[in-house]
Amino acid sequence: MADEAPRPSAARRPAGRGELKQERAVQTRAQILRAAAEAFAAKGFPAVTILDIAELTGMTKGAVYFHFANKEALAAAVADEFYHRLRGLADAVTAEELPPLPRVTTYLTRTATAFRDDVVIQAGARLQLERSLIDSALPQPYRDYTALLARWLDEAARAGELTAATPEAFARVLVASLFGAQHISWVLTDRADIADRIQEIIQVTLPG
Ligand SMILES: CCC[C@@H]1OCC(CO)=C1C(=O)O
Repeated sequence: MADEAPRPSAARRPAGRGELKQERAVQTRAQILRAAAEAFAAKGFPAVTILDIAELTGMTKGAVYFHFANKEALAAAVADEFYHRLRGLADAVTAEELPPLPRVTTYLTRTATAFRDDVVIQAGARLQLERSLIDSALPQPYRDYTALLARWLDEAARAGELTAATPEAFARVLVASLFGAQHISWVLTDRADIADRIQEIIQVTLPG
């Protein structure tokens, strides 16, 4: 058999047409998702049309429908990405191996700035407010965020750092405070002062 160049390993082999096509589909879906988040955050679910999203992305309506069956499927996908990003913030804070109370305050602070800076977070919060208008199974709101804070606050309680209330009650108060503060900040300052508001919540509820 004539000497043949060794077959490149998969790691070195240039991407095939199928892989390039798949990568392009992933990128297109992400582009549509971001445009949907921008539209939902700015106009609200009821007012947004698939044409809006096509125009925001420069795609045809058909291209959008290829990835998402309807507007409800888009809302569900944006909501899922919203919770994925909240979990990602929590994972990053956990990786810093902070003591429990600094872990809680760091997570609250980063969540607040994500509300200010991340349109997917802004869209997720608004979609949950509009959930009764969306014929799609959105995740149950507040549950996971509250349970995570309660787990971390329970560590603080077991270390004797939390005496004012039970971890569960404290977690509910913090989630209500953060959710309320980001909503008030959105209405009054388009979330410009959300970071200051969350610092005030932390200073009042978790002093020292
Ligand atoms: C402040 C943490 C709560 C979080 O922020 C907005 C929102 C939307 O419902 C949330 C959720 O569902 O967990």
